[in-house]
Amino acid sequence: MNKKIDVACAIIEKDGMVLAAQRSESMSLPLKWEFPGGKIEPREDARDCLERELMEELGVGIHIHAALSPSSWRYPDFAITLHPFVCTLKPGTIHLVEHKAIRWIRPEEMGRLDWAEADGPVLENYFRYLGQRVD
Ligand SMILES: Nc1nc2c([nH]c(=O)n2[C@@H]2O[C@H](COP(=O)(O)OP(=O)(O)OP(=O)(O)O)[C@@H](O)[C@H]2O)c(=O)[nH]1
Repeated sequence: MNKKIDVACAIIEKDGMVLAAQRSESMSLPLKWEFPGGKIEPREDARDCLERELMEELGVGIHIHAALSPSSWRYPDFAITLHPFVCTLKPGTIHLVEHKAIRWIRPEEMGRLDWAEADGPVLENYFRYLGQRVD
């Protein structure tokens, strides 16, 4: 049976923009855009995982404001459940450790990037959340 992974990912907001991160050539799903985050370790809480991954990948702390519904996707060689969280950054400077690039983009521009396939349902979920949110 193909492997199944659970991944926590951060939809980081700032001034009406959202942070998208591009995977590097050497990673799986090279050059695809994603929300930073990573695999949840056995017995690890998804929020703890996200804080750990963001510190490892971008060198920043986060505030987690909302959990969106998890969504699942089947790639040819593995199945994934993404656990998205809407976040903001704690003060600090982003350092790219693994990613090729990051971009701050407006939600309405997000569809233009070449996202990892599993992120399609996450984007839909996020747009639904934005539609319902009262700021
Ligand atoms: N962080 C993150 N990972 C995603 C997203 N969408 C998506 O399909 N993934 C996949 O989920 C996995 C995340 O695990 P990871 O970040 O710990 O993986 P990695 O590249 O170190 O994994 P690998 O070394 O096993 O390939 C990757 O295979 C990645 O391609 C997303 O929006 N954010």
